[in-house]
Amino acid sequence: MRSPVIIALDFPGKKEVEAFIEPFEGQEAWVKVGMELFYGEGPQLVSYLKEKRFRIFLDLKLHDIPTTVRKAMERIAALGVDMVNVHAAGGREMMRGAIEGLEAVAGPEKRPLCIAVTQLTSTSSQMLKDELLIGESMESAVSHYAKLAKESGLDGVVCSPLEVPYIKKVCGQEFLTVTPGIRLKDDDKNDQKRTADPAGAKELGSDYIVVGRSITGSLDPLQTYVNIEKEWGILHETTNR
Ligand SMILES: O=c1ccn([C@@H]2O[C@H](COP(=O)(O)O)[C@@H](O)[C@H]2O)c(=O)[nH]1
Repeated sequence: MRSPVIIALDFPGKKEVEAFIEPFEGQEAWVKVGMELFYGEGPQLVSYLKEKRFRIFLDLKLHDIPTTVRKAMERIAALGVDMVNVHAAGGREMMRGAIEGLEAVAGPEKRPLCIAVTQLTSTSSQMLKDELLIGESMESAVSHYAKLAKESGLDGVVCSPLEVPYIKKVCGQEFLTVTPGIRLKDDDKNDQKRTADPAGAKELGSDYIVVGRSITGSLDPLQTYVNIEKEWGILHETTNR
């Protein structure tokens, strides 16, 4: 079974990435390249990780007018990453534009998975109401965005593990749920509001879990990664090809 763990490489530059990924090399593990790393290092960093055979989620959360997103996705598709994302709040036309851009360059069969952020896991129910002026419950708002993403042709969503059961009910079991906000039992939540531990996320039905600081900040990142896989009941696989 493939690992459901996506390691968030939230580092300032390549030097830190090189040191961190060394024990993970040869395992075709999933890694996530976010804004900090991509804006600092650019597309070369993606090429470097591809050479090392990592599977790459490029987490740039595009949110702009449909034409701009479509054209940006054409450039992103050329990088050969495995998963990309947009904000569902950009709406149907923007999400369709994202798929069009990816397919124009990579083709419908080979394009990366494209998922939409529903509500950031750093957003609490209180913030939803008081700051974003969304009068729905978190479950209802997230389910709505998930449905919109599905109707727009996307493959899944980014959400908290807590909302996975609602999303699967509305969008079906095959619709992917990629869930950050993962914390181990004694970890600090930091800025995350809607969290679960790895076993809890599995129980709730997450397809992938995104784990950053709980792995990158641990004393033995590879062992922490293996322990999380164990919590999912899967044996750590080393391909070393
Ligand atoms: O709703 C979202 C969307 C993306 N993220 C990203 O996931 C990681 C989480 O890092 P932790 O250190 O495990 O908190 C980070 O790169 C975020 O940009 C998210 O947390 N929530």
